[in-house]
This record gives sequence, C-alpha cells and structure tokens, in this order.
Amino acid sequence: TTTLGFQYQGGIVLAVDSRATGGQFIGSSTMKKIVEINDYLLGTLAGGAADCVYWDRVLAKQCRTYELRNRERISIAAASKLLSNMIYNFKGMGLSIGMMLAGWDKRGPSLYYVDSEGARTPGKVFSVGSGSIYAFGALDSGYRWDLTDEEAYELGRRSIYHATHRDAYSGGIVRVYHMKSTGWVHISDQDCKDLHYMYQEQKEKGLN
Ligand SMILES: CC1=C(C(=O)N[C@H](C)C(=O)N[C@@H](Cc2c[nH]c3ccccc23)C(=O)N[C@@H](CC2CCCCC2)C(=O)[C@H](C)CO)Cc2ccccc21
Repeated sequence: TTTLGFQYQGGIVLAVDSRATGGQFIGSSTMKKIVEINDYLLGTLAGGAADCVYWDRVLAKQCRTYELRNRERISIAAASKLLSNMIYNFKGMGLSIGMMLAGWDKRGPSLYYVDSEGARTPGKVFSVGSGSIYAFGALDSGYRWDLTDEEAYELGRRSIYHATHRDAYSGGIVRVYHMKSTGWVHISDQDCKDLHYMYQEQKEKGLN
C-alpha cells in the first residue's frame, strides 16, 4: 500500500493506491483506501486490511454518535484522539493500522497520522505504507505550500504512481481527494497503467 496526504494553501490533498495483498498474492486491485467518515472528515488506510476496515467503521460510528449527542460535527483533533485511544487499548496485541485523518473543522484544515502503537501526530505532509519510501521521493521534491490545486492533485497522483511502479505491494487505481472548507471532493480515479503510458509519452515529448 501507498497512501499520502499533504496540506497546502488550497486545503489538504489525499492520494492512495488500491491494492490488497496476501503474501505475493494480490487479493484485490480495487480497494477503497480513502474512507469517507463524513462530509468534512476523510481517513486513509494502510496495514492489516481487516484491522483498518474494522476500526474505520468503529470510528465512523463514534463520530456519528458524537454528532447526534452534541448537535455539531466532531473536530479532527477529537476524532483522531478517539481512534488513537481505541488502538492504544490493543497495544502489543498485534494490530497493524496506519491511518491518516484529514478534515476541516472550526480550526480550519487539519491532518493527523495515527499508528498501530496508538501514537497520534499532527502534520503537514505524510506518506504511509510499503510504498511510502518511493512516494516521498517525488513528494518531498515537489511539495510547496503555494501549489495551485491542479499542481497539488498532480503531485499526489505522480507520487502514488512512482510507488505503484516500484513497490510490488502497491498498484491498481490511483485515487485523489481534495479536502476544502466546503468539505471533501473526489478529484480522480486513474489506473496506474494509464498513468504509466501518459508519463512515458510526456517524457518522450519532453526529450525530443
Ligand atoms: C482482498 C481483501 C483483504 C486482504 O487482502 N487481506 C489481507 C490478508 C491483508 O490484510 N492484506 C494487507 C497486507 C497484509 C497481509 N497481512 C498483514 C498483516 C499485517 C499487516 C498487513 C498485512 C493489505 O493489503 N494491506 C494494504 C492496506 C489495506 C488494503 C485493503 C483495504 C484496507 C487497507 C496495504 O497496506 C498495502 C497493500 C501493503 O500491505 C481484506 C479484505 C477485506 C474486505 C474486502 C476485501 C479484502
């Protein structure tokens, strides 16, 4: 898996691949690794598939319960705290979860990373999963706070593409979402094969 998220002048961009693996076997190439918890809160999933899918659903229920009780949406900080506390209770029991939470609340946009140890980290740029070492190569060299929206989408897409090209455990569809002040927008879903030939052509045109 390769997932990434970064904050910039236009909000937060999330980009992921869609492969699920069991050893060298590809279990699925169409998994949804960006989960829509509510209109202003997105999560990204990496690690054990069952752990990620299960704890995402528990978190979604907690967030909805909060909304019903308090008549307002939960903050990103609180939602990520709920998730880190839930996972912390299973510390050392073998959970494998690498989840980012991206959203927009009263404090504006915020991006958190929660890991299997229950650690919760706010930040501006994250990449999580087996392919994150490849994604960081493109991401760190292309990242600037003042990217335009289109530049930001392309940076997310290209960074995930590089990971799907080099990491055997990443592949399938490159999905891109944008978290804005008005909520999330699903920007694109593109097969990594199509991106490969598109970038190949760009390189050839650029070279000769
Ligand atoms: C195909 C499939 C599943 C599957 O392939 N499960 C295997 C056993 C799984 O958990 N794969 C992990 C890798 C893995 C196997 N055993 C582990 C033990 C510990 C930690 C990781 C693993 C995976 O693909 N992980 C993805 C993220 C997943 C993909 C599916 C959606 C939720 C996030 C990745 O992190 C990369 C592929 C790198 O592992 C689970 C599932 C639930 C619902 C519908 C379909 C599936």
